Amino acid sequence: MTERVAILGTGNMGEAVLAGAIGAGWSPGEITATVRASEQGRAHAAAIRERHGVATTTENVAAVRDADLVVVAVKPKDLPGVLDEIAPALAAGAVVMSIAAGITTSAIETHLPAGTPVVRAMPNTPAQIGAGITAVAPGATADAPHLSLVERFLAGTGDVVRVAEKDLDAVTALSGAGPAYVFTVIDALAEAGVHVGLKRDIASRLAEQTVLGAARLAAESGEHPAVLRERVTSPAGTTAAGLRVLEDRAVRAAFLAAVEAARSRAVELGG
Ligand SMILES: NC(=O)C1=CN([C@@H]2O[C@H](COP(=O)(O)OP(=O)(O)OC[C@H]3O[C@@H](n4cnc5c(N)ncnc54)[C@H](OP(=O)(O)O)[C@@H]3O)[C@@H](O)[C@H]2O)C=CC1
Ligand SMILES: O=C(O)[C@@H]1CCC=N1
Repeated sequence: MTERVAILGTGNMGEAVLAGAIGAGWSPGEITATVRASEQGRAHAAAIRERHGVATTTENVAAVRDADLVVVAVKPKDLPGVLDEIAPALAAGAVVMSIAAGITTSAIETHLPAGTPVVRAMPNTPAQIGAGITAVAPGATADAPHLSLVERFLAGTGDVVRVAEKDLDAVTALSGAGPAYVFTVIDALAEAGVHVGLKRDIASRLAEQTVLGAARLAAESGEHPAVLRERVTSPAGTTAAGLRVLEDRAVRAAFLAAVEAARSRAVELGG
């Protein structure tokens, strides 16, 4: 059976999820992507069609009429309006998946016909190249087949984990926002390399591959990151000198505070 998907609001994250799904073999002919009805939105729609071969429209209502899965990927502030707009047009049995930070499934359900299965998901932008991680949590009336449809759609975007909905704000703060923390680290490392005399292109390549390689080693070796760190750190060596500075500048505490602040903001966005 062919399942049809509507992606409402094809911005940064909507397009990343779209690219991941198509990269994994989901047919462009099964997907409709919507954009804001504005001059800028129409130009963006042409770019989406060009890049991914999917149908695009500014009409959310038309896009959802025959959709089995409706992926709502607008900003949290725009979510209630879009849900109210599409509610009367949803096909019977359609699953609504929201990726909005903070907004609970129960809040979403109040805008939809009673019994509409809702799944909340928190992806991240590496979804675009199939290297993301998404956490999913079902709403009150979403059951196994609904979760399974969502997971099949997300499979091409990378790893998918199920969590309790109460944990989704913490997930948002860690892996949803996390790529931004890591891009900051890559940028800072590359710039530091330039400061100690490396050419910029070499410094960027060293920084990127170091983060990629360290992440793969942590994921694939089965070793705790602390053990892997010890293996880099020779007694009284260069790494120990560098780590000493990170400890003096409270970098670990800064990550803790950053994730706590992001989680608090997710809670605020949920109102
Ligand atoms: N960016 C990320 O890394 C992540 C984001 N998220 C969540 O994803 C959602 C989208 O975020 P992000 O992609 O960054 O935001 P973007 O602003 O890039 O994308 C949202 C898109 O939706 C469009 N839009 C707004 N209203 C409508 C409408 N009524 N009909 C059709 N399209 C509409 C916007 O157009 P316009 O610009 O004209 O308003 C924009 O193109 C948010 O809820 C966020 O919390 C979740 C995980 C990670
Ligand atoms: O910044 C945000 O609110 C969104 C959610 C997670 C990543 N970007």
